[in-house]
Amino acid sequence: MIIEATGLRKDFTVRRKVGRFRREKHVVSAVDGVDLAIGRGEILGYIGPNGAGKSTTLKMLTGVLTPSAGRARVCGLEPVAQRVTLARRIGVVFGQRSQLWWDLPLAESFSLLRHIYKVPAADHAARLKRCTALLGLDEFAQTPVRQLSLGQRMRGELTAALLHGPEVLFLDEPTIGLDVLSKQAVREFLAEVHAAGEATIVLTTHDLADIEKLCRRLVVIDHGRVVHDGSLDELHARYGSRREIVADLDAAWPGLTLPGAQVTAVENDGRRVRLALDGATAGEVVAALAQAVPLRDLSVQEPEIEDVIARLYRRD
Ligand SMILES: Nc1ncnc2c1ncn2[C@@H]1O[C@H](COP(=O)(O)OP(=O)(O)OP(=O)(O)O)[C@@H](O)[C@H]1O
Repeated sequence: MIIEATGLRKDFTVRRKVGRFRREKHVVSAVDGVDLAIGRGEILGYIGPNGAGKSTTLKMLTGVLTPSAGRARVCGLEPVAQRVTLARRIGVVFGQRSQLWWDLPLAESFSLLRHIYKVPAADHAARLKRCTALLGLDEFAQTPVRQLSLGQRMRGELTAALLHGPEVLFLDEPTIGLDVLSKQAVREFLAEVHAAGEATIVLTTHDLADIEKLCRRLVVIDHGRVVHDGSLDELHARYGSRREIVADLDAAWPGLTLPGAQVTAVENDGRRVRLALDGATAGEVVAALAQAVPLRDLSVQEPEIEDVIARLYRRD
């Protein structure tokens, strides 16, 4: 495992105003006993509602915050104690903090990073060439960072995080606030980095398209605890979101019961029926339907990921 955490916790002590003059100490358990085991080459979405503890977890895994309890290992290292060694083996993009020099052209930030990380010139050039091609950096490589748009800056940040050839990439909301094209460019880039097996990728996101297009595995956290760890399909199965068959009929629906499917709606004066798959395959249900009623048209509708995530966050 390239990332391991057991019983990881982070408590913050905050002072809250009580009445007009008094302040009371209050403990917030931002991360409340998280276990994680992430293998080399995985691409994982770490998701959850606002304040769930995502950023705090990433900060502990990257050595920025000391855990209150529990243990973490990234690339076999202890993040806080071995932070400097770890920094050479991971890449980090956190929305609020930039690794770029504000007043310098983007290209100069990249050269400075090469010297800081002591990356061999040939390796640096090869990685930069690839990022330039995939992220279209040429257009703004000579522009000072402070003049870049958010989308351009994010492309620069991703490049900066990858130039030293990290084994793990931690990304906190890499697509937040970006325009549609930049989002797409970032997603395609990450998919490519994943497919090439270059780095293990852990990203937090609120963007459902990021989840759908990128995250083979989802760890869902709520109130500092892991509430789901598995694929998106498993999430659909667990939260009861089912594929639906919509059948248009040449005659009124006779009110049958079909094994492994549930009628969820009858519409259009009985000439359209919706059936949620509940154990049977789409093929089995379609075959049974075709035997029972004259069919005009059929479609299979996939459950919406929005519904699943919303239900999960509401803890239905
Ligand atoms: N430095 C801090 N001091 C006090 N409380 C904090 C601190 N950092 C985070 N918290 C609290 O810890 C909890 C988890 O915060 P965290 O930023 O990890 O959540 P998140 O899942 O990343 O949320 P979001 O999706 O809104 O970014 C929140 O209740 C937050 O207010």
